[in-house]
Amino acid sequence: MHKDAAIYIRNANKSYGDKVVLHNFCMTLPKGAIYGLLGASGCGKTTLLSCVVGRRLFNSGELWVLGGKPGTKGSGVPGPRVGYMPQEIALVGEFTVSDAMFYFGRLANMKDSRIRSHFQELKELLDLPPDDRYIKNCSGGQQRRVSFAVALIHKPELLILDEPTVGVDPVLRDRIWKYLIEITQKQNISVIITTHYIEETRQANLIGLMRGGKLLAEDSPDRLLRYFNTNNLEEVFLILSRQQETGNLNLPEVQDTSQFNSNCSIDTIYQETNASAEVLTSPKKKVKEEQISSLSVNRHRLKALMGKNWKQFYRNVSGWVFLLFFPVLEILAFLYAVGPDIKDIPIAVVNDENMNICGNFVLGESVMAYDSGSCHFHNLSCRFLTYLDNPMMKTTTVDSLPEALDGIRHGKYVGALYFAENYTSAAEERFNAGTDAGDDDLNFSQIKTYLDMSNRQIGYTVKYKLLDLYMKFQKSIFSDCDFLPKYADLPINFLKPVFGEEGEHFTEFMAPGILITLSFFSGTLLTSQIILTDRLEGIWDRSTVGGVTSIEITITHFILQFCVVIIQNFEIFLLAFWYYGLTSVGSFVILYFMVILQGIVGMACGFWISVVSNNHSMANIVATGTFYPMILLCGVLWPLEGQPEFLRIFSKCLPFTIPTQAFRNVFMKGWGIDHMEVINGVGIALVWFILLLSLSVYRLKNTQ
Ligand SMILES: Nc1ncnc2c1ncn2[C@@H]1O[C@H](COP(=O)(O)OP(=O)(O)OP(=O)(O)O)[C@@H](O)[C@H]1O
Repeated sequence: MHKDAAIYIRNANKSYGDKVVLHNFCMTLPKGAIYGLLGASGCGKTTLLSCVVGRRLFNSGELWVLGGKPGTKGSGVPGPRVGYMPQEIALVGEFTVSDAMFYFGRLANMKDSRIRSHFQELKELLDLPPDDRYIKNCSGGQQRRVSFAVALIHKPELLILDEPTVGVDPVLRDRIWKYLIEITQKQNISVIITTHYIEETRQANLIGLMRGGKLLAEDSPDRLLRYFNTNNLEEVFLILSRQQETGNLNLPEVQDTSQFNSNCSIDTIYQETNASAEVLTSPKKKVKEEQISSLSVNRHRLKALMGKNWKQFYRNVSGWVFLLFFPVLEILAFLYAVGPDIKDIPIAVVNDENMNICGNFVLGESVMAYDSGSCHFHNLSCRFLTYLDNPMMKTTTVDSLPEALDGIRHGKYVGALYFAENYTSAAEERFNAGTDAGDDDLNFSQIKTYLDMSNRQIGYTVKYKLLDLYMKFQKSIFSDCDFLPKYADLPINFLKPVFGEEGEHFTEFMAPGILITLSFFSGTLLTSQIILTDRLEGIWDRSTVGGVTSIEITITHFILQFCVVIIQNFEIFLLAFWYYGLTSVGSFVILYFMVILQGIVGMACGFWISVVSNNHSMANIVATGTFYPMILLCGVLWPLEGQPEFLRIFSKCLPFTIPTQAFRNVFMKGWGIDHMEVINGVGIALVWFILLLSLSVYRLKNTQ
């Protein structure tokens, strides 16, 4: 029996977590018949249909579709034997009407000429919009008709229609029903249709009335009407629902084995299909069918998918403009905002030694060394202040120290320098007397400096700069006094660095982290958005019912996105190295390879995000929630050496911590791909790629 039926279900159960949706569910759709499945919203119709087409699995129970078990090799389900129109439109908005037909026709391996002729038939029947009209520009009703036509384009043996007539004009609805009757009678096509319009199912050969995950009755509309002595199917449903509530279902007698008592229990199945019930109830004896591998790849499906992805991409102009300009904006923002010398830091100067004439101070005129071997100066404070005349600092003379400090407190100044009234004489004494200098001289010869260290970067930059300037100032004094200027140096000498350059900009330090994370993030963003859109709009599901495997979807998405990652990183490299002039001592080929690899890991991360997220907001939260901590921990913002030991180990395992270090080592030290640290960087990226991809595939398999 089950081999002869188009759909044969016995004692099926399906739950989502604790929520039971289908309970001991049974139904039979004979070949060449129309089956109207009726039930209130939420009773489990869509769930049932998604199990029938192999998108979901029953938790237990028996299911035969077109004589085979969905998902097994040779069953043809999912695949071209089935035409599926889901409840949502499930069409690519960037497709034209004609693209939609060709895409699904090609998935079913039809020749273009055959697709064209079927399309012509359907156009007339369904009054479809013009061929070149974009789906996104069609009205809701037009989109439903196109969606219906797509399900029919390859003339499947079994047509599964989830509410196809919603929002459709009554005349057209009538035409659709007539067409369904014609194809079932003439071409032996079987149809299962769910609808909210109960009365329209009078034209079906069988109807199934569903409530609370159970089938209340399954019979021909005429027999049910006669039995309940009414001419209204709504009323039949009402009576049966009331009877179900009281636990007292009273149904017409079963005519033959294909029409069974809707109180389908394990006993009735035993009588009817003994062998299969045994298989069902004793899992040990379960026959192992060869499942369709989710890894199988087919050339014509790959071609159709590539075409779809490409059209989806290039017709979404704002999308690709954003994708191409986003990295440009990001890298320019980085290059011009992170690392260049800090300028115009406001510094208050309180000079009790010489408040008035410093403004006109000219080096040489006011400095008098009165005999050789000994030094005597005027206005040394003014002489020091000439050193502050550089782009980093903008000095303002202030009358008193309290006023300067008040200015710092109110954010007017970042620092204040104070010279005592007898600064020069104290400084002279300090230089001349050396270790014999008294406390007062030591004290008054100090330039008292007050800094706002709340901005650590600026505070330390000013501090470092002042020390540097003071050394220069002191050297010049020593030189004037015929002392060896070297005496002014600290007795520690920083020679030419082994790697990098003295005074290397912060940009060079940050660049590896920025390039690596940018590539990762672009990959994540692109993949998660595109795949999630496909999933949420039902295109993924619908393509899968057409026989497309997960690996085919993954491969085709990755090919296109890989090209985008290549272009994005090319732009970034061009801007950073050619336009801005960052210089690398290592190989560009290795650097480029590393950022591309990071982009691929980002794509895998985007894939994972798209399969764990139920909507775009959740995807954004997951992306930000994972990306932000990774940035904080990867050593781009602050060296890993500052982290506690346990955290450092964790941070090193993240996707772009070691790769960033490896990139920096190639960039600044010129290490090659054979260096262990560079190998580690590549290795970690590969491990993450495999891990994220496996998690995504595992998740996909386990959400059925
Ligand atoms: N992925 C899911 N996870 C958890 N619960 C789900 C999921 N899909 C559906 N459900 C729940 O299962 C029940 C049946 O849903 P289903 O979509 O199959 O109903 P339906 O009869 O098709 O409803 P409608 O006519 O409104 O489409 C609903 O309560 C729904 O909230």
